[in-house]
Amino acid sequence: MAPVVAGADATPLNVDEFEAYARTYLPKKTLDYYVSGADDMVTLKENRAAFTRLKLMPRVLRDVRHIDTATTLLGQPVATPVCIAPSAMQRMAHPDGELASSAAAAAQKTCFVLSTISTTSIEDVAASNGAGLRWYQLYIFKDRELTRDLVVRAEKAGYKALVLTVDTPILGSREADLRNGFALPRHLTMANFTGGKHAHRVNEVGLSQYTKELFDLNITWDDVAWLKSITSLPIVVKGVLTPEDAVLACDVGCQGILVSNHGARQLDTVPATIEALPAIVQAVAGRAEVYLDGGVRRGTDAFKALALGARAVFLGRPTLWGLAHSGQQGVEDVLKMVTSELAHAMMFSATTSIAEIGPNYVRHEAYFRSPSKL
Ligand SMILES: Cc1cc2nc3c(=O)[nH]c(=O)nc-3n(C[C@H](O)[C@H](O)[C@H](O)COP(=O)(O)O)c2cc1C
Ligand SMILES: CC(C)CC(=O)C(=O)O
Repeated sequence: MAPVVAGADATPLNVDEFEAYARTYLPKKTLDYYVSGADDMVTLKENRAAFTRLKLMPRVLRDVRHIDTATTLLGQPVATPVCIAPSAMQRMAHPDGELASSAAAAAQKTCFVLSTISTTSIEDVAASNGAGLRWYQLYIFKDRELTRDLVVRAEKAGYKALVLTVDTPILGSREADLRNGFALPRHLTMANFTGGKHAHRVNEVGLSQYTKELFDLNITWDDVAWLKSITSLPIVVKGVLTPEDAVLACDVGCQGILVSNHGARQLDTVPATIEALPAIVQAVAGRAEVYLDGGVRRGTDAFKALALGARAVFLGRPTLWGLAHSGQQGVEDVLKMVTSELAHAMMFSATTSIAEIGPNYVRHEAYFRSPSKL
């Protein structure tokens, strides 16, 4: 019998099949920008492999008729802890870009994080996201007035938190992009900066040069304090990988910590986020909410992150693959798939609410080799 394989027009059944579709469909420069990690992409592989090294430890014989994936993020209700991470320049994946992904998040009652480097403006995304939960991802520019202006716009447009990305003083070295001379295609704009002095530069000089020119190398915890002084929005710090920095983030008053290695696109050979998570959760000790992104492709990955103390997980590339496949519908399908896989993992593990998913439900594979030593 012929093997069953998903062809280009088969409906994807999982995130990997969405990715396979995107790989055949997207122009090479766009695909390379989306898929790449930094340098040798060691961490890119690790983000996936580390999930595989964790084994689930399901309980049985409890009532699993009602599985509830609902939770809250900084006090705001969501139907699922599977959310959308900020990713730049989404109109390269589909003409509707960020409008489609933010509308998909609203339809699935989850959180959408808009990138500063978006191809749709803060205000237009707010309109398409409507009553949905939206957060705004911020890069601090050398030009602090420009930065302040972005914060004010996000506040006015109903974003409920600022996600401050702290792992990007410069752009990581993604070698395919260097080879391709990757830049934002000319028909698209950096929608938050049109008309101003920075308009269109990224089409001309490419991302790496753009970040070199505009991002500030001198960003410290004092700038987080400055940010707090100019906004009443809660601040989530994105890109923390050590317990030491997690504690500093709490000390300066951040309400959320997103454990992230930027999808392995910045410093290569840092640990997988799922391996960095437990020490951070322990150090934070409930002073802030802790979230995770990086390599989440299945509901079982989400379950493992929740078990180890994450309050929610954020998908980066998977929603880009959904977007490339079929716009808003594709993004919704990705969110639904991973959420439904999470609900299955909960049912199989006899955990009916998010709060019940604790550390007893996972064990590192090393345990099974020498249980007595662990
Ligand atoms: C194409 C692409 C663009 C990204 N752009 C941003 C960005 O503008 N700001 C940011 O904080 N993170 C950005 N990220 C990182 C994501 O927010 C997230 O940390 C990462 O993609 C999660 O890993 P995953 O792709 O394995 O799910 C980007 C990631 C990708 C793949
Ligand atoms: C302009 C960039 C910093 C966008 C980004 O975060 C990325 O490409 O990973």
